[in-house]
Amino acid sequence: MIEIRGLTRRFGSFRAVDDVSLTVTPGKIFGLIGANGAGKTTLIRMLCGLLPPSEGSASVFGCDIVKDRYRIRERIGYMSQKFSLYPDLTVWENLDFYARLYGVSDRRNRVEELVEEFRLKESVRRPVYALGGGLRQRVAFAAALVHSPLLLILDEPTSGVDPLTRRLFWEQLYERTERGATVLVTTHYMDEAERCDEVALMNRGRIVVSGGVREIRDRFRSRLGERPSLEDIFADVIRRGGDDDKQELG
Ligand SMILES: Nc1ncnc2c1ncn2[C@@H]1O[C@H](COP(=O)(O)OP(=O)(O)OP(=O)(O)O)[C@@H](O)[C@H]1O
Repeated sequence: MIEIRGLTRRFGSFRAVDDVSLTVTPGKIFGLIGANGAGKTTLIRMLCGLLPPSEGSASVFGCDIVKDRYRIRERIGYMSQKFSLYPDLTVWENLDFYARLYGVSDRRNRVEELVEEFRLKESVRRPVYALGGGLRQRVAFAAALVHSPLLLILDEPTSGVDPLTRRLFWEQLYERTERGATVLVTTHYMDEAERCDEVALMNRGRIVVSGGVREIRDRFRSRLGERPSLEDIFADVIRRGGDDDKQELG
C-alpha cells in the first residue's frame, strides 16, 4: 500500500526526515510513533504529495509521491493536525462541502451516514467555531472519510480529545480496516501504539524500530522480560542511542 525507500527531507542543513524506508501492509493499522519534532508530520506530508522529498522515493497505491501526487491526493483520506474545517460553516455544510469536493455521488446520504456514525446529530446545524475540541476532531475525521478512501492517513487524530472520542476513533479505525481500508496513524500515546498491527518508532528523523507489534515484542523478550510493553522497548532503544537495536538484537 505504501512503499518508502530512503526518503529524506532537509530544511537547510537540518534533516527532519533522514533516510526512512518502510512498507505499510494493506488492511492493517500502522502506527507512526515519536515525540514532538521526530519528523512524523514531515514524512506524512511527503506521502500525501504536499511536500517534495529532498532524496529517496515512495509510492502510495503504486503511484509515485512526486509524479502522481494529484492522483494520490484524490484517493486518500488525510486528517492533518492543522484545522481543516471552515469555522463559519455548520457541521453539515462542512461535510457537504468535502463531499462535493471529492465528487461523492449521493452526497446527502453519505453525509447522513457520517453524521450517524460519528454521533453528530445534535450538532449538524451548529457552526464549527462553536464546537468543543473533541467534537471538532470528530467532524474533521468524518470529513476525511467522506469519499470512503481505501487509505486513511491521520496525523495525531486523538491529540487533546476526551476518552470517549478516543474510543470512538479507534472503533472507527478497526471498522475501516475490517472493511478493507489501510490506516497510517501518528500518535505519541503509547496505549494507542499497542492497538496498532504494525508500528515504527521515529526519533530525530530516523526510524529506530519497526515491525509487527508481536514481532517487536518477541525481539526484545530476552532483553526486557517476558512481555515488555512498547513503551519499555522504545525507551530502551532511545536510551541506547537509537539506531543500534537491529545490530545488537539481530
Ligand atoms: N517547513 C519547515 N521549515 C523548517 N523546519 C521544519 C519545517 N517543518 C518541520 N520542521 C522541523 O522538522 C522537525 C520535524 O517536524 P515534524 O513536524 O515533522 O515533527 P513531528 O514528529 O510531526 O512532531 P509534532 O508531533 O510536533 O508534529 C522539527 O524540528 C521541525 O521544527
